[in-house]
Parts: sequence; C-alpha cells; structure tokens
Amino acid sequence: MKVKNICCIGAGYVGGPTMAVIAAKCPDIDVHVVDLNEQRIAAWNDVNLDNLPIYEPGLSDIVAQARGRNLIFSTNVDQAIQEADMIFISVNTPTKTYGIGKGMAADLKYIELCARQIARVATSNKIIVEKSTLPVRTAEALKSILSSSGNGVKFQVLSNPEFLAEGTAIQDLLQPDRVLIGGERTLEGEEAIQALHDVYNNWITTERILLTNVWSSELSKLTANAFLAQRVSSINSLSALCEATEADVDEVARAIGQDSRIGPKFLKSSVGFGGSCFQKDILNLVYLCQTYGLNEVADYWHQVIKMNDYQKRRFAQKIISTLYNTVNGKKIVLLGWAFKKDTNDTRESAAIYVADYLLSEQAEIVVYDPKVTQEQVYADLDYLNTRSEERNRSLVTVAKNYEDLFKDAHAVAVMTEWDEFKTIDWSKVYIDMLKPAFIFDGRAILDMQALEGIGFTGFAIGKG
Ligand SMILES: NC(=O)C1=CN([C@@H]2O[C@H](COP(=O)(O)OP(=O)(O)OC[C@H]3O[C@@H](n4cnc5c(N)ncnc54)[C@H](O)[C@@H]3O)[C@@H](O)[C@H]2O)C=CC1
Ligand SMILES: O=C(O)[C@H]1O[C@H](OP(=O)(O)OP(=O)(O)OC[C@H]2O[C@@H](n3ccc(=O)[nH]c3=O)[C@H](O)[C@@H]2O)[C@H](O)[C@@H](O)[C@@H]1O
Repeated sequence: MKVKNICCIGAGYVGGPTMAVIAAKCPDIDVHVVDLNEQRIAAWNDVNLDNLPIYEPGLSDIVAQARGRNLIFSTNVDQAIQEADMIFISVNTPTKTYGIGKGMAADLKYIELCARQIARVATSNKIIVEKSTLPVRTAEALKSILSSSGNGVKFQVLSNPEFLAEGTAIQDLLQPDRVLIGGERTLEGEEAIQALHDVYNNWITTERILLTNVWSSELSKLTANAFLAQRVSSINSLSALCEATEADVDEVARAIGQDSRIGPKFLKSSVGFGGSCFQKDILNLVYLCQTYGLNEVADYWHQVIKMNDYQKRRFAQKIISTLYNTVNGKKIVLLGWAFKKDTNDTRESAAIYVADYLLSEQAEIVVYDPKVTQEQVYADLDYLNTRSEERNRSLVTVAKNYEDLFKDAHAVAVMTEWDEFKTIDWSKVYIDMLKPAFIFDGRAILDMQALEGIGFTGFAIGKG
C-alpha cells in the first residue's frame, strides 16, 4: 500500500516539525496537521514565518518549502481524519494530576479522545500511528476503542516514537540515528509497517529504519529517555563527590567518555536536567513497573529523579550556605531560565526550582534569559503554588537586558548554558556588585580561574 494522505492530530513541538519534514521530503503525499488549539494553528499559518508557534533552527525554511503545496494546518479534525489513509497521533501525554497514579502515570485522556473521534468519523480503513510517548501496551487500548465502532472499518495500530531533542529538532528529523516502527507481526500488520517504512524511506536509508513489535517499540521510547536521563544523574551524582574531593567532574567525564563502551555524549554535569519529557517519562516507567509488581526495578529508575531533585536542592543550598547561611533580602541574579540553551521552553527547568528554594529563604531574585518572557517566569513560579502570585511578583524581577542587572547584587548564578554568558564583561560586573562578590556556575561554562583573578569568590558545579 502506498500512503497518499496523512493526518496528524496535534500540532505541537513534535507534530509540527515532524509533519513539516515529512511533507518537505514526500511532495506526493498530502499532509494535514490538525489541532483543537485555534491560536496555535493560526500561528502555523502565519505568513510571517517568525511567528510560527515554536522556535527551532531550520524549521521556518522547511515550512516555507511545503506549506500551501502539500502541507496544511487546520482545526478541521473530522475532515482530516476522513481523508487520511494514515493518522499520526501526536497529542500531549502529561503526568496525571488527579486520581489513581496521580503524579506518576501518564494521563492518556487526550489519546483516548483521539481514538474515539477516529472511530466515530472514519469511513475507510486506516493505519493509526502512535507518535506520542506512551506506556507500553497502550496500543491494545487504542485497538479496543477503534474496533468498537461496529461499522466494518479496519485499523492497524503502529508505534513510531519520536526521538528528536528540542533545539536540534530539524537536524534530528532529517538525519535521525534511527526511526523505530513497531507493528503486529501479522500479514496486515506487516503491510502497515511497510507502508510507514516507505514514507520514511524517501529520505532515510532502510538500515536506519528499525522494525519490531508494538510492545518493544513503545517500551524503547521510555527506555531511551530513562537511559539518557540516567547518564545525567550519574554524572551529577559524581559532581557532588568531585566537589568534596577536589576532583574535576569535566576531567572525569573526559576520561571515562574516551572509553568507546561509555562514549563522550550526555556527560555534562549540570544543576539538573529539565524539559517536558525526562521526568514525565521516567515517572511513567516507574509507575508501570510498580503496576507489574516490579518494585525493585521501579526503585532503581526512581533514583534517577531523586538524584535530579537532590542536585537542584544541593545547588540552592550551596548558594545559601556560602552567603553566610542567609539570603534574606539579598539580590541574586539568575542567568538563564530555559531548560537548555537555544530554546525558549522552560518546562521543568532547574532554574524554576532553584529560584523557588531561594525565594522560600526570602531572597530577591532577578532573572535574565535571552529568550524567555517575564510572563513565562511568573507563570512557572505561580504553577508551583509555594506562595501567592503577589509575593512572587514582589520578590522576583525579570530583566530584559544587562542594563543595571548586576548593580548591588550579592551573587550571580548561571542556570542555563547560553553561549552569550561566556562573553559577559565580568570585570565590569564585579565593579557593579556588592563585595564579596559571589558567582555560582550551575553549568560549569565560565573560566573560574579568570573570575577569581578579578576578585570573585566562585563555585562551579563538580569542581573541587
Ligand atoms: N517535546 C518534545 O521534544 C518531544 C515530545 N515527545 C512526545 O510527543 C508527544 C507530544 O509532545 P509535544 O508535541 O511536546 O506536546 P504539545 O503540548 O506541544 O502538543 C500537543 C498538541 O496536541 C493538541 N491536542 C491535544 N488533544 C487533542 C485532540 N483531541 N485533538 C486535536 N489536538 C489535540 C494540543 O492542543 C497541543 O497543541 C508527547 O507524548 C511527548 O511525550 C516525544 C519526543 C520529543
Ligand atoms: O522525549 C523527548 O522529549 C526528548 O527528550 C530529550 O530531549 P530534550 O529534553 O529536548 O533535550 P536534551 O538535550 O535531552 O536535554 C534534556 C536536559 O538534560 C540536560 N543535560 C543534557 C545533557 C547533559 O550532558 N547534561 C545535562 O544536564 C539539559 O540541559 C536539559 O535540561 C531527548 O534527548 C530526546 O531524544 C527525546 O526525544
């Protein structure tokens, strides 16, 4: 079967870029991306490509290439479902905030709503592709809902998890390490797998397209994120030991990373990992293990999150103890609020939690991030519900630029590894600050020796 018409439900960080790349690489396939969020769809359709709803290097070029030719963004979900022979489900799967599994399990209500809508609207056979990150065996529930419509329409459910990282999404989609497709190993299942394989094969070689069964594919996505986050927590756990023993965590990472069995990537110690998925997906994995009675396995993976929480707390405590055990009324400048550089995404960013600890000690925080808005900073703090919205606004200021940023500050802390922080004129900053002037580098990106030469009292994560 040759796919002619694709529908993607969910025009977010994954659905938008993924479909834009498919449309650009497969000009003979019509790609229809739909979402309930009218504002988001309007932004995808904006003539000014600077107004696309998400920022990713290279995205606007890809959208410009395909939009209006074979790439359509709309809110007409029913029509897109009816016309498609393949439907990607790319909706959000956040951690549940209520009921059984609260705070741990993935909330699958959006996925289920999609399945019910497809079952209600479809009048011809379709291949359903799980693009969202889902607990293992979700395809079973999807199949059960889809097959209950009773109108004779047949569905094949495939798992095709996405491995892109924010900030490098387009590069990751154009040249992925691998594409993973899981399907039923029946005749119809194999046909569906082949159809999706052929879509990707327009630009990705067969060797990089891995075929497997549905359950292995679903579980591989959670596993990949768990392994990546585990590496960060592993190196972060050792950053604490390095600080206690005068070892240097970057030197340790370099030494172990040269071992080809370990490899050099994802070994940069930090103030803690953030982003919308690592924590959510590991909690989901932990919950799954608990559900199957595998408590030791659950505890093992839960430790990755606990270590991350410890790292954020440890950094905040380091600031407090260094500032003579009180930050009450002291001005502390946080450089960076996004969860990593080159994105304006702040979901689960370590900066939010470090700020929250310091605010509970009644510090006065000034935040500067080149891409994050003031409204976003306040929204992130209000979401934690630690103190009133008024109190957050009275204790936190968001600076738009460097003007007077460091004036009379007691301390500066680097939270995000933005390149521009490396080229700040630190001698000038030193003059502006109160003395002793403290600097805390949560990403270990600054030249601490040079800073101490200027007169700063410095601390960098993982440096003894
Ligand atoms: N953000 C990332 O970098 C990555 C995310 N993922 C996974 O991909 C999935 C989607 O993530 P994001 O794109 O970040 O989420 P997102 O929140 O940016 O986008 C999801 C979109 O789905 C829409 N939606 C929800 N229910 C709908 C419905 N019934 N009909 C139509 N539209 C509906 C929402 O309005 C929203 O615009 C999640 O499962 C996530 O874990 C996987 C790899 C990378
Ligand atoms: O499922 C997802 O959502 C995605 O999650 C991550 O991508 P992302 O969260 O966008 O960004 P990463 O580059 O993985 O960084 C995550 C966090 O770890 C931190 N990190 C990363 C690497 C490192 O060495 N040290 C470190 O502290 C980053 O600063 C950031 O806060 C994965 O890398 C993607 O493969 C996956 O598809």
